[in-house]
Amino acid sequence: MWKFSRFVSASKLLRSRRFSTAIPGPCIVHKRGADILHDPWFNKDTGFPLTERDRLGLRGLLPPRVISFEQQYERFMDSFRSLEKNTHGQPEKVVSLAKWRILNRLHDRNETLYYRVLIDNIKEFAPIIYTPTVGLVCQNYSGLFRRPRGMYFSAKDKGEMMSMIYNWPAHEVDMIVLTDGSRILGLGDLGVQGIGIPIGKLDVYVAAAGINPQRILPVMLDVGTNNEKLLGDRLYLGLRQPRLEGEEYLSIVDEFMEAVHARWPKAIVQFEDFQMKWAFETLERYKKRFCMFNDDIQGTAGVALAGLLGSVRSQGRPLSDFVNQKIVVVGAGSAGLGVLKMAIQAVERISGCSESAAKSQFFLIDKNGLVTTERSNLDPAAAPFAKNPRDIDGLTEGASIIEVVKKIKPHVLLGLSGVGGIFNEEVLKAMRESVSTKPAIFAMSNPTLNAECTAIDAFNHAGEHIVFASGSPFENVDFGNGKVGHVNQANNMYLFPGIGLGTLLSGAHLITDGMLQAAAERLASYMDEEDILKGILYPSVNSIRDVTAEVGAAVLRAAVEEDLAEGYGEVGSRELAHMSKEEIVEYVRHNMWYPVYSPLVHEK
Ligand SMILES: NC(=O)C1=CN([C@@H]2O[C@H](COP(=O)(O)OP(=O)(O)OC[C@H]3O[C@@H](n4cnc5c(N)ncnc54)[C@H](O)[C@@H]3O)[C@@H](O)[C@H]2O)C=CC1
Ligand SMILES: CC(=O)C(=O)O
Ligand SMILES: [Mg+2]
Repeated sequence: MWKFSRFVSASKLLRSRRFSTAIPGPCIVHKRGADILHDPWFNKDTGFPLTERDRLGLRGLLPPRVISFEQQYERFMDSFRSLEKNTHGQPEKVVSLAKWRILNRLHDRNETLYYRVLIDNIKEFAPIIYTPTVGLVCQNYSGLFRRPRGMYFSAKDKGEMMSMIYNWPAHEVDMIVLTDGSRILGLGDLGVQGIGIPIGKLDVYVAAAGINPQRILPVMLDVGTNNEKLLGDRLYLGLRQPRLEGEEYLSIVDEFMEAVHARWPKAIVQFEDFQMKWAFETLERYKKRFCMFNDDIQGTAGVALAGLLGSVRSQGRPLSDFVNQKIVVVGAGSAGLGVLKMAIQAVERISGCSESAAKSQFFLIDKNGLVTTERSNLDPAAAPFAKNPRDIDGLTEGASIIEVVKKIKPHVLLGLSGVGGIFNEEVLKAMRESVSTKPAIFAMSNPTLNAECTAIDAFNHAGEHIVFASGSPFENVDFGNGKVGHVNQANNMYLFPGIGLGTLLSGAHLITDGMLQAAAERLASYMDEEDILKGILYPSVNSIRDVTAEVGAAVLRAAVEEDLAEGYGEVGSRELAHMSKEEIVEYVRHNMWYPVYSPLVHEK
């Protein structure tokens, strides 16, 4: 048996920078002159100190004055604030795109400064680089395109991917976000333009999890598009052909996954915004072969579960009461079904009841209404959640949302339908009759216009006592009586960065249900009783690094418990196994990359 004393003590390990896998030490750049200025990773703009200007051939290529990082930061924020002032009163889309452009230009020019402003202002900038603005950017991507970011593998590259993967300039890649653009947020098939989503998700990885931006890779798998508008658009940048289907489609994804695995066997691949059939099929196909997960199915499920558990606590009830909560899920797609599966498993675990008893309190609605066993052509993925008409108290196959809500009077109404406004006034007013003392309304679809209802409508129609969460951010609602309705953001951004980081640092070669469950449970326990009772179910986006450290540590611990942790860098499986809970959190935190200008030449 190995004893702890035979190893470097964990706290010593944490103090030693040698074990920091993410924070780069002084590095020597192999480029010179203008090549450095044009490389956003090394570029410091006017911040290059005189020694570096001398030794890297930068003298004369920059104005003479050296500006500090802090001054550069302030200058950027000043430009951002004046842009806000100058665009005041203009249509929201114009303002959002202008803000995205100014951030994107900084991203293209100086990554260190970009990520620092992003980290420090994450609550303000997340809606620009992520939902909702990222949706607008994807819709307009072909027109907005100036420079490529990430990699593009298309159906025309079949047979070439194993060599193409070596075109990526970085030697190491830790985190890949992959999409085929077939279901971008609630906006449908956007073809190659969906690349904005992997880019936005990876920005969140850097900001929240401190994944080193030199080791991330956004990927678009372009297998065509069925979006007629894009196919007819002469400026569309993707393949102008209908989407590949069946084996032809899978052979492209297989080839990509094998190429990635060959070059970076430990890289984690996050599948994002695949249409439902491929989301489920690829997850089943790869989860035992590659280190991958599907964020829309698995990340969303964990975030929703944390919210559902929070809504039980917000009523002042113990978690064991979860089994008695009536929950209506609207949307039987990759997200809705993922939530149902995980929530039902949690009910079984918490209450010890059977699967069928756990299922009895959940009601699933799709575009054809309440899903029952009487449905002709019942989707096999939804079948396990279909109600037997005998058990639904007079409701029938295909019952509408309003019929179900009036009859069931649910504790929770949760939307993952992608359809804006379907929680209309009538539905929200019906939630006043909920059996819960604090009915919960989760309008989780993105972007903002696709949310099932707005925050204002939810509080106005369903009552000030509700708990509200949305996938995209809304402002808190001022009731005008000194009270405020708190808006939670129920978005998988609270989990995927921690799932990725925890898996990476564990060195596990698979992501298991146990690791995902640990992530969800940690998020669920993050909020204290006082906040929960006020209807605050999720932490502020401002604390996303802290949340991610805790979630990442929970994932890492689960990997250790399942004997999957092989270690990362110089920290091996045995060191990990001997770290205490607190040391693991510290280890995860310590490995988060933080943007500072690194010296580009050795001090003499
Ligand atoms: N907040 C978050 O973290 C996340 C939000 N989402 C959002 O969830 C939405 C759905 O995503 P997926 O499940 O992947 O899509 P999907 O396309 O797989 O499923 C959509 C489902 O909604 C149903 N639906 C469509 N119209 C409906 C209507 N009028 N009434 C009731 N049901 C209707 C469809 O029948 C289908 O079952 C998207 O808007 C996406 O942005 C997805 C993942 C995470
Ligand atoms: C948040 C997210 O992953 C989605 O809306 O698809
Ligand atoms: Mg998604």
